Amino acid sequence: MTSAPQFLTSLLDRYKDYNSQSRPSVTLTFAQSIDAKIAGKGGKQLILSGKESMIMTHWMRTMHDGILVGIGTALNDDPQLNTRHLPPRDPDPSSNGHSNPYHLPRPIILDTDLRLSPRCKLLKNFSEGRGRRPWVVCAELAAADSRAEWVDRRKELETAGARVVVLDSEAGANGLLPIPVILETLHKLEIRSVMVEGGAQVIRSFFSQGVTFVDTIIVTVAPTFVGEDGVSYNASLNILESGLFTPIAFLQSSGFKYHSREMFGPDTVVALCPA
Ligand SMILES: NC(=O)C1=CN([C@@H]2O[C@H](COP(=O)(O)OP(=O)(O)OC[C@H]3O[C@@H](n4cnc5c(N)ncnc54)[C@H](O)[C@@H]3O)[C@@H](O)[C@H]2O)C=CC1
Ligand SMILES: Nc1nc(O)c(N)c(N[C@@H]2O[C@H](COP(=O)(O)O)[C@@H](O)[C@H]2O)n1
Repeated sequence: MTSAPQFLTSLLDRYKDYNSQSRPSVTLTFAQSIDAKIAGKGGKQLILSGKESMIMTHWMRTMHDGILVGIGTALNDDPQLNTRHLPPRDPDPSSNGHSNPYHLPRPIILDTDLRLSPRCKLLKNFSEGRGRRPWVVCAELAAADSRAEWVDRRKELETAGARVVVLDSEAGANGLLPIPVILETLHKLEIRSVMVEGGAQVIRSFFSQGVTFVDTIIVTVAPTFVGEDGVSYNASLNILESGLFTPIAFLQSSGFKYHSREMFGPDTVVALCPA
């Protein structure tokens, strides 16, 4: 495959018509088992996607300005969020035979309390010229007793290469940053499309907003069972007999309708759009 699959272009090309929105276009995407688990016991990272659907996901990455994950995922998985599974591109004739890199999305981490490690792969890749500068999104910390520590952590992250984006809003009592403010802020920073890759809490947050802040859902369903100990993005899905169709029905009941599906190797990739 030397260009993005038609399955993706037919879904995401419509974002070009959304220029009048005051928020980026949002694709919520993740990989799950048949029993709707996105990670193993205790949050153990699982490679659920097979080779073909993983390549599809990396094509999807090239089609967005930003790629957003929660700090839970950043700490647990230490992701790279790049396009390394794609085939090398033909050299650009005007570049003296040098390779023609794919568009890399901007890594964006929702990190209320600035817990990201300055030694994470995202910052390492950036400092070695192999990745874009990560943005760490947080809220201004109000409590005076922990402020000095927060300022130190901010300095440490900035020294390591991160851009710390402080929202003009406080985190909720649950420690979560408000999705509307996050999206509005990213839009002001010229992010016109964002791929939200998880994890569980971030997926739940975006779902809880219904169709207001999500334009497309793309779920890779791998033909495997993880079991009840696994991490689910919705607790009510912890019913093994629910099989493949209950998660999709759940998504439909939250305001989305089935759009299309395609097999990538052994995995079924299902797309939903607002009803
Ligand atoms: N199969 C898949 O496609 C994926 C699986 N994962 C898995 O998900 C697990 C991590 O998930 P979680 O622990 O739930 O962490 P998470 O990645 O959802 O991050 C949650 C944290 O982000 C911060 N945050 C700030 N604002 C937020 C908001 N509005 N909404 C949600 N979070 C906000 C909070 O500190 C919160 O505790 C890992 O086991 C990882 O392997 C993660 C991504 C994709
Ligand atoms: N598409 C997909 N399939 C899986 O099986 C996964 N576990 C994930 N996880 C997401 O991808 C991140 C890892 O990215 P890198 O390989 O390091 O570039 C991980 O943190 C999750 O966000 N995705």
